[in-house]
Amino acid sequence: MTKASRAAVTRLKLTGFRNYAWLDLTLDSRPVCLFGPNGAGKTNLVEAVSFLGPGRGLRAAGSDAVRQRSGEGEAPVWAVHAEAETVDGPVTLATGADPDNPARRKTRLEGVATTQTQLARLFPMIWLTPREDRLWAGPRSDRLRFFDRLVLAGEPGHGTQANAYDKAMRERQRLLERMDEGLSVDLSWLDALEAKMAEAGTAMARARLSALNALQGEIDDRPASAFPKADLALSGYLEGLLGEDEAAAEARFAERLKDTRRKDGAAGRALTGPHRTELEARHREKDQVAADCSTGEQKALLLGLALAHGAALARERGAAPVMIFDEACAHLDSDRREGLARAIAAIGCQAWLTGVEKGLFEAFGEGVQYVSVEAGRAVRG
Ligand SMILES: Nc1ncnc2c1ncn2[C@@H]1O[C@H](COP(=O)(O)OP(=O)(O)OP(=O)(O)O)[C@@H](O)[C@H]1O
Repeated sequence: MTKASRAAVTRLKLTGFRNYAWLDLTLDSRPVCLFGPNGAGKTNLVEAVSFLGPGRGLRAAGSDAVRQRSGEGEAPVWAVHAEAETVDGPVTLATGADPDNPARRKTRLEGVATTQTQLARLFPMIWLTPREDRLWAGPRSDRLRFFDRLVLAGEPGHGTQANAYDKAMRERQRLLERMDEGLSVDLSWLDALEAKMAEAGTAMARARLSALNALQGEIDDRPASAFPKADLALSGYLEGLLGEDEAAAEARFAERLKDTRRKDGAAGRALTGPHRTELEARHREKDQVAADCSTGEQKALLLGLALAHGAALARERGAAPVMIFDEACAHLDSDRREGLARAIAAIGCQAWLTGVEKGLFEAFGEGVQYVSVEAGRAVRG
């Protein structure tokens, strides 16, 4: 098998997905520019692509939400099927409603059930959508979720650690609430859950810090471009402890969890831990926190960050991630549109871009493939 230098979709088939009754699109591994009127189905199409990577896709939608609803009722099943190039060579990926439980999604690699970690390794993905426009000024948890997705694209095990941490945290909280109500709980089980949180949490913090260092290094080394440079920092209890010995940090976190049982039980949530970490960003040239920058500057910072991460991953992993930029071009001036086209070409990734008019992608020239989208139909052109 020939190893691909980029993860790419070479054929995409949809059945009963959002406003697509059926679609069969053959592509090559170059960037894909989707154009068509509002409501045509461009975002739905890139959402289908995002379902091929790890996680819940770019709208975090459940299986029921994406099943096609039409005048004639609901399609009984939905599916996204792809032929793809990956670091392991060509593969088939398929995801869709589990026939035994349509509210759940099932993903298969070469026809066999696969794991999130495997998907993250084979099909790393970065996306930016209009939902991220207010990321810097919005809730802390959205920034952390965004950053964790970046980490996952470079460290496939990050999602598994995060899930293990969340599961142990939820279970611990249940026990703490029982304690708070004066009910008896198994204290050795509580110790074990806190040990799991400390172990998974430390691994999460380590993965985040190493991703942050790689990303900041890439940003620092990049020549000046149309996108401003960001100075990034992670501020969190465990990330702060990791300057020390890792085992010591894990033990201290476990100790801290034990000490804060009563407080956490009363608060209804764990008050300390990697779920509370903050991603901080400053606009370097303006020496200003990202949240205080203009809307356009905030978006440009985010694009610069995504592009730097894509470039770092392509180099480190030997294959560029799939990069989705939903409605990015419409809000960029022509310099930045050219800068985006140049950066995507330099990363060598299969980027997916959407816009209402083909003209928005002029800067991309001949190096991309065009797909026209209209009323749930998409054709090359
Ligand atoms: N489950 C579903 N079944 C059928 N149609 C759906 C479903 N979910 C969304 N749609 C339809 O898909 C259309 C929206 O498509 P999409 O969000 O991809 O638009 P778009 O091409 O990105 O447009 P815009 O430029 O406005 O963002 C809407 O008409 C919406 O009603």
